Amino acid sequence: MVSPVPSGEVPTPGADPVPDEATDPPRLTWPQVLRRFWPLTRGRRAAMAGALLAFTLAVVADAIGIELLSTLIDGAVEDADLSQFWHPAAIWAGITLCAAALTYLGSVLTASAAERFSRRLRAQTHDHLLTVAPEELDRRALGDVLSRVVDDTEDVEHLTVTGIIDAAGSALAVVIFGIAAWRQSWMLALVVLAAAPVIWLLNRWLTDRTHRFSMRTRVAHGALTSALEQSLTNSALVQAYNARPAERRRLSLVSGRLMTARLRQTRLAAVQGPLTELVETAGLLAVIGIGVIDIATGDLTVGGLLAFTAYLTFLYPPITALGQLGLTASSSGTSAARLVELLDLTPAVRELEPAAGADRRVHHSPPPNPDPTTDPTAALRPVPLARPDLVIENVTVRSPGRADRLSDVSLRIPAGALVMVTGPSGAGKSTLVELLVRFRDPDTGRVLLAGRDLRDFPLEELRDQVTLLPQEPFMFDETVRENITYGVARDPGTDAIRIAAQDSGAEEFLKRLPEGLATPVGQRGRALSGGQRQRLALARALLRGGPVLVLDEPTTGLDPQAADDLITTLRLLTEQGRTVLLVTHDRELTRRADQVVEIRAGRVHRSSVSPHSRTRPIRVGQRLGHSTGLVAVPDASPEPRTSEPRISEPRTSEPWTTGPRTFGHPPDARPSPGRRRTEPPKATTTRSQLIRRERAQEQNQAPAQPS
Ligand SMILES: Nc1ncnc2c1ncn2[C@@H]1O[C@H](COP(=O)(O)OP(=O)(O)OP(=O)(O)O)[C@@H](O)[C@H]1O
Repeated sequence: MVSPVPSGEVPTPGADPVPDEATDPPRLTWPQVLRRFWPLTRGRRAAMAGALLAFTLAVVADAIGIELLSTLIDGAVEDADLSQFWHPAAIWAGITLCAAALTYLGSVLTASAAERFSRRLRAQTHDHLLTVAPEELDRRALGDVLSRVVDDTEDVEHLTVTGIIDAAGSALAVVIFGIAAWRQSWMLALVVLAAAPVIWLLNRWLTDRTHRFSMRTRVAHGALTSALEQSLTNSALVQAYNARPAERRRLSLVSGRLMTARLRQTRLAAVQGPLTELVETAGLLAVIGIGVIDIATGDLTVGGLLAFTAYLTFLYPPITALGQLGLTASSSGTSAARLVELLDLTPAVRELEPAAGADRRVHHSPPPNPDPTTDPTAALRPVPLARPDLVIENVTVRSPGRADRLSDVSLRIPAGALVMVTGPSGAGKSTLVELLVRFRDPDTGRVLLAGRDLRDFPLEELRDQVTLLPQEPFMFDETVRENITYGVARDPGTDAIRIAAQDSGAEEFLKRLPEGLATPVGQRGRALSGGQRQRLALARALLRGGPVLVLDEPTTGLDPQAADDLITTLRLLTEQGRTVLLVTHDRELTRRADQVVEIRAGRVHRSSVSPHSRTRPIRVGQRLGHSTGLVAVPDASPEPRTSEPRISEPRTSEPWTTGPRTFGHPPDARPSPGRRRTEPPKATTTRSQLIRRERAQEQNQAPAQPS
């Protein structure tokens, strides 16, 4: 739904910028919040108990101090005797010091427990969101999601950690000061305590009214963040299409709603203070009035009355705090509901629970074990896929209320093949790609990698085996190096980065960057051109490696020569036994594929195997990659002597240092413990060999045999 826009104005996209509050989930009660979030206090409960104990002891110390006030007034002051002053005064000072120290300790322990809780909750929420299907997150306003993760987590903390300590501490304070006041004069204590329910009820009444506004505030806050995020991230479009006035209006609208909700909330809070004060003052005046009568009858001393009024000033704040807990519970209950909604989003795919004691790592014809005595990294290497062939069997992907995104698609992609998928926009190519990395599972049918259903792979293992180059070249606001090496488990070293940059066509522009690899790429890589971003993303995918590469329109933004070079690189990867699936709209490129699959309206329209396809059954052990067991398909003949550098040689030394050429992880890279990576073997074919062979094939001749 697009907001109605007066004619002649540029419409702003998206739904009503301030979602209807009715769409927000119903508020959770405090017990519901505790049931859900209390487990996150694990490891912090001792600190919470310590804080409560410290606050309680501080209250006891304060009560003793007030007793001493009474002693001082009735002794030293009434008798005008300084000798009666020093002793109680010294004790009072000492006790006050202890109370201050205990209050400090309690505050520090509370803050420590609260901050750790918030951090844990934020981490859990963030982690969970990263298991949700990307398209599910895309459906939500990012600003609203951010507001939930940042602000609502704080509110939940207020209820789960600070709220518990405050509630228990205030209740104990009321009991302790109440008993102390009772000991002074039970009649006065009754007068004081009579005001307590009035204060409590007053706050309860205000709670319900405040809840409505706290909910609106939350919703409006999320909408404001979303509006800001959308207009700023699309700033180029906003400026180019003269949409600033429309964006200004949109922001003004959401800002206005936030302002209104906040003002109403503040007005209620502002009423609460004076009303409570009024009740407190009435109680105080009653105490003084009755106290004067008691003093006249000799039932109470002046010191006793003073002590009593002091108790009063200590007693009402915790009573007020108890009343206000309702307000906290109200607004935090709304936040908790918003957070729970995110936490309850179902992950895109579910991992099967491994059977007890089962080893779910991939075991497909494991390669000869590297000798750990001669190869120190052997123990850290993954068990790789020996034959990364893909089989898609009768796969259907449904889309509620719309036509199936894929219908009964079946394909077989042999290991070591370069398969290109083409088809018109919206045909289902990217959906097919999503299945291969399990961004979603098919509704019917299955996908097999190396003969095994993808659902049987641990997700992390699967995504180590299948590297995806998404259609959009995602960039982090970091340096070029950090972007290229993102997702690579260990520092690949400059040589490997250089080679990946060469193969993706990024080297030339990287050389020209003022700070080389240390150049920041800006928000979403905006400091680079679209083509440069695409090349960088490609370099990242090549560097990450893995037995299967899935590239969704990798040649977008590449010039024809760069696109051609990329295919040459991909062919070299298939020479190593990798399986490459490439989605493209470029018909020219498909001439170099082993197999071309055309998808139309979610169905395989045509699938043709190139007559020159070199994909052939691969015998395991025919030529295993030395380190990982990845199958490399060798040339039938010995390598030619050629003037072009072998693919294992560096091409340049600037701005990179020299080093051997490998794909994936270079031999000099140090593995980081605890992470498995697939390490591909070295390439065995030169570019010129490959190009010569392809040309020969195109001319329908036998490949030129190197001399
Ligand atoms: N998140 C989504 N929710 C619902 N339907 C979707 C979603 N994403 C894509 N679709 C629909 O699924 C169908 C296939 O989309 P897909 O992105 O796979 O097409 P494609 O062939 O990759 O297109 P293009 O070449 O334009 O990238 C389309 O009809 C599209 O509208």
